[in-house]
Amino acid sequence: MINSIKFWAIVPAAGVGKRMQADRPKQYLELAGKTVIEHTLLRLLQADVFAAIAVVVSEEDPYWPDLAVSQHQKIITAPGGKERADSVLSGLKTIREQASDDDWVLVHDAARPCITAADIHYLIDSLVDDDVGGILALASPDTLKQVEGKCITGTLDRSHIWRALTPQMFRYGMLKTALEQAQGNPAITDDASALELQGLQPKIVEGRPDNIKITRPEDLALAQFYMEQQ
Ligand SMILES: Nc1ccn([C@@H]2O[C@H](COP(=O)(O)OP(=O)(O)OP(=O)(O)O)[C@@H](O)[C@H]2O)c(=O)n1
Ligand SMILES: C[C@](O)(CO)[C@H](O)COP(=O)(O)O
Repeated sequence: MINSIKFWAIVPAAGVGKRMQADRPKQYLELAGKTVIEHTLLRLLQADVFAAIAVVVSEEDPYWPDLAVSQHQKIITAPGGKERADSVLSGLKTIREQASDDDWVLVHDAARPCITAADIHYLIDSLVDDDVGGILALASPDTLKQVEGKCITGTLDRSHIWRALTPQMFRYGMLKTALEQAQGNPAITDDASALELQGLQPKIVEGRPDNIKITRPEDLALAQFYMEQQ
């Protein structure tokens, strides 16, 4: 039988970038000659696995239509939501006519421009036979403290704590149901947490430390450094 399962990418890009404190959302800041989001999308396109990439942007976004990549034949634009989870759900709804429930969706932050095609293939190869799916994640290089106010109340066992990265890879149907049922829950800061609320246990796949999220001003220089090393 021909395997008709497809891979889709959803790129939430409708955040305002409060912590970056720049004159525009951080995905439109310049990094090594392109905007952050152009790097991200060119890398997803380079992976050459996606049926389409749904980029979720704010409806008042003046920057997105000016980027040539917004017209790429594999790119579909979807309207942003209040929180990241709402934006991801909007991206899923935009591809609902073409996607089937068993198709895989990789959700990747627009703000993670150092993702590599190799990372994407490694995640897919690691999870394609899994029932639930999972995420790229990183172990902590530091000792982790539990704190109340400014007082340390404990030291966590690092073998049980991983940092969540993206892409996060789930079946279309499971992810859509999980995000719909989690709507309005502020604890849903990534896609895996919506599936966890359903009682599921997404897997972790070890990612790379250079797959950083541009969050604060100093992250741009760090991303540039990582890109030069890649
Ligand atoms: N309503 C939202 C909020 C966030 N995002 C996207 O989700 C990704 C990760 O979120 P984060 O780093 O928190 O981005 P911002 O919300 O823009 O940042 P901040 O929290 O500093 O405002 C980003 O690519 C961001 O554009 C989104 O699509 N829709
Ligand atoms: C999805 C994410 O990038 C995983 O680390 C993260 O949860 C985004 O949200 P935040 O605003 O940086 O908490």
